[in-house]
Amino acid sequence: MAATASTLRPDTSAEIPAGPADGYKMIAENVTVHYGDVCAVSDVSIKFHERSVTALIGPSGCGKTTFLRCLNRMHDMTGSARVEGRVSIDGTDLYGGDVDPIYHRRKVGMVFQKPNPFPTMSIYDNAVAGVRLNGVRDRGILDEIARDALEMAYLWDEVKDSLKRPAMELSGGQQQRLCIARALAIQPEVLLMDEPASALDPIATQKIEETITELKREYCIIIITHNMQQAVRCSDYTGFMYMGKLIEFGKTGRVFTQPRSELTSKYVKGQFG
Ligand SMILES: Nc1ncnc2c1ncn2[C@@H]1O[C@H](COP(=O)(O)OP(=O)(O)OP(=O)(O)O)[C@@H](O)[C@H]1O
Repeated sequence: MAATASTLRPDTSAEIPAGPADGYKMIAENVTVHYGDVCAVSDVSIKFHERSVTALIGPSGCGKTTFLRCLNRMHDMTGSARVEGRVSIDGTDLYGGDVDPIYHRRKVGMVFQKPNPFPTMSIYDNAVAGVRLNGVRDRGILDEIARDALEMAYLWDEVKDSLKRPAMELSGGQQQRLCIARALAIQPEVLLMDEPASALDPIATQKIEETITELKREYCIIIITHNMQQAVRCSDYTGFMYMGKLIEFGKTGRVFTQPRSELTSKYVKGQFG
């Protein structure tokens, strides 16, 4: 579906509840991933709520990124991983035989650890890159989409007078918000974020966290973070992974204050990781 500007901006006049919402947007069931003989993710099942932020935490190498990449079929593109299980979005199996992976990948935007704007493009061209790829050519529509996406990523005020500037001239934090705008411009329904603030300074990190908090009014967001305070500040639900397994999942406040597993308790207290 081609993007149009009119539906991009959240309708703040509507009664959109902030926080955990009214159902599940995405469901992962018994997801297992192998790289060759190595099992990187083992039998992970999580239900992701609409209009909420879910944090995935766990020590390095526990399988967080591998699992996240299953949620938009990104492993298809590298071919190095074997994925089993079921991932559905609005009830449609992402891995179903009759599903167009490109169409569904558009529903699931991704923001990576390091800001990765297209290096030869301007700020404007980065913001609308995905929309152009989807066939939108009308300048008026592109302008509107660029503005909406940049506003939603809380970058508009800083760049509105210099949209033709090279994206690489932005600061790291601004580049990351541009990448968020680029992901939002194609109107995803789920936003995956793999340590989106790990390369940023505290002020830029704060802006990203504020952006995430605003975006959850409209999106299902799944974020990987090594920063426990960030998980507490930003997320409604937390899943703790260890050695490829989901050890614990629940409301963030509960997972951090009354963890059910000894492993979770030790991890969130910083006793290993
Ligand atoms: N392309 C790959 N080929 C082979 N093994 C891989 C590949 N990618 C990841 N792995 C292995 O899978 C396991 C899980 O890695 P993954 O990157 O998912 O962990 P992670 O929890 O995201 O780690 P980090 O927090 O350090 O980013 C690790 O043992 C890793 O070495």
